[in-house]
Amino acid sequence: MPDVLDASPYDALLLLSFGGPEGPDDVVPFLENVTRGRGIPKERLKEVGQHYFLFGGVSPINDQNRALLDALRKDFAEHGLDLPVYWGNRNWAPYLTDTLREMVRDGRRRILVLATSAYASYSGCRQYRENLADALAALEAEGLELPEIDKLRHYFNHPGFVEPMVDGVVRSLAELPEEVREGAQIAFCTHSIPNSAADTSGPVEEHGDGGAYVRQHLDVARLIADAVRERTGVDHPWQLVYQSRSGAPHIPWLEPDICDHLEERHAAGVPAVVMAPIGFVSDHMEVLYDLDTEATAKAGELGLPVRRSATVGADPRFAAAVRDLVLERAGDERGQEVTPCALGTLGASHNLCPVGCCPARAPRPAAAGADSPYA
Ligand SMILES: CC1=C(CCC(=O)O)c2cc3nc(cc4[nH]c(cc5[nH]c(cc1n2)c(C)c5CCC(=O)O)c(CCC(=O)O)c4C)C(CCC(=O)O)=C3C
Ligand SMILES: [Fe+2]
Repeated sequence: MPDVLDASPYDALLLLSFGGPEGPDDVVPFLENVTRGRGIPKERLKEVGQHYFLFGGVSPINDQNRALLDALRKDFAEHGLDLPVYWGNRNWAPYLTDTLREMVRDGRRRILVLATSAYASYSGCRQYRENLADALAALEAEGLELPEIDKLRHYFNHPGFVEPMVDGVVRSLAELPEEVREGAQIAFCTHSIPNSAADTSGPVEEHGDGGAYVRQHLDVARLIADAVRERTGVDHPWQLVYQSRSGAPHIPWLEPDICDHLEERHAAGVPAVVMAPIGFVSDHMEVLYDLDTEATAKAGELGLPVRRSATVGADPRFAAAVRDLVLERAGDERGQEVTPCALGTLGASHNLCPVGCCPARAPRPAAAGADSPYA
């Protein structure tokens, strides 16, 4: 028997994710959930609906979260961490409010949240905290006793998140035709967000303009590129590029877009590109459509060999990283000295989002942060 690990004061982990459609009839209601009150142009929505229909109306994201749940439960059991793991989504079943109600009925009082976004930003952090506040408000209205909720820190620079992606890039390079391999460049890809959202994505006094979102991605990109150089003995030039832009065209979002980038690299004589989706935790629709379908077709037109490297998904090293993050946070919560595990130059991210961190356009209550009305 392994030693028993102590997650106290926490009595449950909640995997909190985006959710996705599981059949053609789900696509439109799913997109309505995603875009409620967000001002995304109708044309863009129709287009994005087509991305899902191309895959039978099924996003892979729910199955990937089921696989991650299995991996977490297996890892916890094997290491003597007695902590039940639940799963709830922002935009599709199992909905967060239903999961949280089930957790309260199961007697869970101190809940730790793992969001499937590794980086700072409104979309990846505060929006999930708003979802938690909404769910708590719903349970309060039902007369249930509310649990205490904390959210795990951003884990972009945890080795269990970075190392599987290093393997992925090394593998993708090896899959390129030999004659273009050595000259290949790496395009680290992440979700574009409005420039204004990037600028305010982390504590402004700490990160300034450009924000935590871009700085965190640059740190991960550099870590992976360095590790790849060590593994392959080749220095592959790299860039951070963006994908999945939406919103009105006159509002500036982070650039360059991956498709424009491929065109520009090709024109500059680069013989091949590996697209490494470091902004995402699993190979969901943004990866399957925007990179594997759209960007890969663009590369085909150009005659530019490309490969897309794997996300962490349910890699056992990622599950182990989550265990480590849970124990780190639990120890900290018990007042113990803990040394947070983080690679790169930025250090471990804050445990508690400070007041006003990654703000929304219109302020709304957000749980699990210094400005939570439920603290
Ligand atoms: C930073 C970020 C992440 C990464 C962090 C995280 O993972 O949270 C992410 C993930 C995801 N985004 C996803 C899907 C969508 N995102 C949309 C819209 C938007 N995303 C934004 C940002 C992000 N998004 C933003 C600023 C918008 C504009 C509207 C708004 O301000 O909210 C739209 C609407 C249509 C469109 O415009 O594309 C859809 C359908 C899926 C599910 C994929 C699947 O089904 O497999 C996932 C994992
Ligand atoms: Fe998105």
